[in-house]
Amino acid sequence: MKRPSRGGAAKGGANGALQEALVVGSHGRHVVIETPEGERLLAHSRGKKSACVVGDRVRWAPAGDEAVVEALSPRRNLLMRQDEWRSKSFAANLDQLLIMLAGEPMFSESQLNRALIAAEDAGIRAVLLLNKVDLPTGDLARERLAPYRAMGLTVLETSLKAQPDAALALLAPVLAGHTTLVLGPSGMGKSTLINLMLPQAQAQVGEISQALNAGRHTTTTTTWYWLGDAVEGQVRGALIDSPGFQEFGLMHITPQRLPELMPDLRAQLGHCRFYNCTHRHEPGCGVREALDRGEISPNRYRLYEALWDELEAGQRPG
Ligand SMILES: Nc1nc2c(ncn2[C@@H]2O[C@H](COP(=O)(O)OP(=O)(O)OP(=O)(O)O)[C@@H](O)[C@H]2O)c(=O)[nH]1
Ligand SMILES: [Zn+2]
Repeated sequence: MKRPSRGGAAKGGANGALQEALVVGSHGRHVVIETPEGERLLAHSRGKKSACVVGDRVRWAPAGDEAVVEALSPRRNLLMRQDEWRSKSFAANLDQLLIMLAGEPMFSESQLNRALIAAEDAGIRAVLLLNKVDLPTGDLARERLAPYRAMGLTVLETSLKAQPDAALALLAPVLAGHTTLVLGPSGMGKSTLINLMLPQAQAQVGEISQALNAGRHTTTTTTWYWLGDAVEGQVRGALIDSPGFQEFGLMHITPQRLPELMPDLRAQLGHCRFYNCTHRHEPGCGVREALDRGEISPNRYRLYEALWDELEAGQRPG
């Protein structure tokens, strides 16, 4: 971790121009930025408006011992979650989301659904990774994922621990050249994945978390890892490791939008008697008819109902 040098300031500073950088680590208002030369600096943003997240492109200026983020480039997308109290951003400018699942401990379909809805809302493609298929519980997990396959989602299968070479061969082309946010509840194998894909991960993360957590008793940071080496003329892939999958609030989404964000429900829209059908109890509902025909899985429909109630309650004043 370097401090902003006078030389660095002079490079862009002669005519007052700001320098560019990528946000590679964040904790609250503190971020670690990386310059195009690969230099990493501790920085803070100038207040709420310029609050930045991992994956953001920023322009900055030196300020004493630290760097100050002065401007934020427009974002291609932003993955966020929001509970009753506040919203939190995972990361920005993503190519895809990799959601880690396993049969042991059994993944939560509600959590999976929430992550998928947030990704859909943000316009980010999601890929599912079912890990630990070497365990007998893998079969049950695979069955539970059938509706998701039917929705057109890619479900990759690995045994990161038992067959790391096969996992590496499967995942390397999926991740190469892309910025991928890895989400996974505890125990699904996220650390195993990061260590497999990034043998040098500890070195990359060391200085980021050190800088951000110095004096703070926390490890809740989002971290950017470069995949492989930089090659001239090629887009370099990256993995972003982010905590916070556990409490995935969707309060930023209105219940009326849910059917559009759930592809299996979306496929049935346009056949309801009422234009403002909630697909809950109205007669002549195309979604519920599809449910009766077995074209929407009962589990998925239950998730929809539960989420509707939750989001509607969140909207009520008081
Ligand atoms: N059987 C089996 N076990 C695995 C596999 N991948 C990971 N594990 C084990 O599952 C446990 C959890 O793996 P981690 O990589 O630590 O999972 P994590 O998602 O990072 O979990 P946290 O550290 O709690 O966030 C460890 O004991 C791993 O050894 C696999 O493919 N098969
Ligand atoms: Zn309906």
